[in-house]
Amino acid sequence: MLKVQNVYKSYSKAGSLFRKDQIQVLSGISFEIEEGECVGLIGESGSGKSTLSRLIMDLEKPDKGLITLEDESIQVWKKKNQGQISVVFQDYTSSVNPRFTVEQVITEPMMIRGKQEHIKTKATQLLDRVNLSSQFLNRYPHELSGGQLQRVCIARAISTKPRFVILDEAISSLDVSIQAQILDLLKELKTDLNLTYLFIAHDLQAVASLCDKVLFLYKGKIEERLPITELARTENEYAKKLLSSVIAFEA
Ligand SMILES: Nc1ncnc2c1ncn2[C@@H]1O[C@H](COP(=O)(O)OP(=O)(O)OP(=O)(O)O)[C@@H](O)[C@H]1O
Repeated sequence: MLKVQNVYKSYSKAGSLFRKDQIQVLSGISFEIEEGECVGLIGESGSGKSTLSRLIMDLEKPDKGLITLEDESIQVWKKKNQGQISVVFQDYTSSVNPRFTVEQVITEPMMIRGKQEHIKTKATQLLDRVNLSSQFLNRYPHELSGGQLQRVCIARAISTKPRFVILDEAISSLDVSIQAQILDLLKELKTDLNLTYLFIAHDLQAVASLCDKVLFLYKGKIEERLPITELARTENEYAKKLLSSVIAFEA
């Protein structure tokens, strides 16, 4: 479904106009995600995970390389398949308008697309999908817990009936017990709505519980790719560190 082919991206260092002062963030990234798959992307802080998600969302352009969905450029695909790609970010607080009610937050993408009929019913159904009652419709973001607000963000992300969803550290800011609940919700939605996920994280356990495959991003390259069942044989140093901390924690 998604093909990322030989993608490069660099940024200028703050305040510099010189080419030599560029930071090379992605250096020839290639991978594919099949329809219905969940692929985990793991990498240390600053390794370029969010940059890659912005390129896939077409919020920024790669310097070189190609990103396609169903063999069409991401721009063309997005035009033809409006609303069918969406993203859930880590920072649920700043990703919603604090002056909007929950109903407004959830229905904003539908309103933008001019789908205004039965909007309250649709909002109630979406809340129900993420296991929140209709009592939340008139509440404001600051009246919700982190887990509740992230559920609202997930409801908004699925409001346009997407087929491909990027989860960009979507559970990273939540308490561990809440993370498990949100992971269960994401699994349920993936099955019920036939979703394809790119799950960006630095929590190997979460990736192992949700994903079919994992990619390790290191110094701008995909250093290793493994089916989740073969995670234990990773050669990636960062992954080994993460694995040993999980094993130490469980022992
Ligand atoms: N707009 C920008 N201008 C300049 N540098 C940028 C820009 N966006 C990202 N960078 C730099 O690119 C590198 C990768 O950033 P990115 O946010 O993609 O990493 P990340 O792997 O998502 O990190 P984290 O896990 O901490 O969110 C960092 O060094 C960052 O400072």
